[in-house]
Amino acid sequence: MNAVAVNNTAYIGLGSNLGDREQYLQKALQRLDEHRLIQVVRCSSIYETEPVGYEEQGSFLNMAAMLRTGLEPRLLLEELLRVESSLGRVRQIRYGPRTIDLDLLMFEDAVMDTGSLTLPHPRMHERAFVLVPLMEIVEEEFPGFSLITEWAVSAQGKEGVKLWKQTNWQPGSGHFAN
Ligand SMILES: Nc1ncnc2c1ncn2[C@@H]1O[C@H](COP(=O)(O)OP(=O)(O)OP(=O)(O)O)[C@@H](O)[C@H]1O
Ligand SMILES: Nc1nc2c(c(=O)[nH]1)N=C(CO)CN2
Repeated sequence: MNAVAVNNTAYIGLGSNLGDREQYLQKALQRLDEHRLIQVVRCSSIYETEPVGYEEQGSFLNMAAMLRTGLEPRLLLEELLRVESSLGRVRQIRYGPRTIDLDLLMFEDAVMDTGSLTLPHPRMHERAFVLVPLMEIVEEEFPGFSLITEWAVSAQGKEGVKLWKQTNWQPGSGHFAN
């Protein structure tokens, strides 16, 4: 059998503020990595962040991950939504509490707005809880690198994002090493 090409780069944002938050982040990455057309290549540290948008809820753990994938953007989003549901995500309050939230931030140099998928993610540029972890892992060669750097500068000084834990993702193993 020919090897499947898994060679587009995408960045995702992960967030959790219900239950065992770290476990939800870890499980989501593991489930994505189990897909034959997705490899989780690199992960940021985990940050504890104050809730933005809807403030009457517990603090989040947020992180970002770099994927290589053979899926096109729409199918990758479907996979993110599938993993969210498999981890008990229920949509109730907009911007409200969730076991796991997976956002597709950027996919190569794709710019699109189809109603069900907008790229780059339309609110990432104003969210320090997205930009701080993303800046840790984005590759300089990535098409969106200079844009992300520009956004991160404008988000500087936004409060409520604290380093919570450094991670040690082992590509191919599906988990963090201790
Ligand atoms: N880049 C994207 N990443 C994730 N979802 C997206 C994207 N663009 C559009 N969507 C759509 O947004 C819908 C709602 O997403 P979700 O419920 O996660 O929103 P939210 O987490 O409450 O708010 P936010 O989108 O601001 O993070 C998804 O079903 C999806 O179709
Ligand atoms: N700190 C923080 N706040 C949020 C988050 C999140 O992941 N972290 N996600 C939201 C909906 O996408 C709304 N508010």
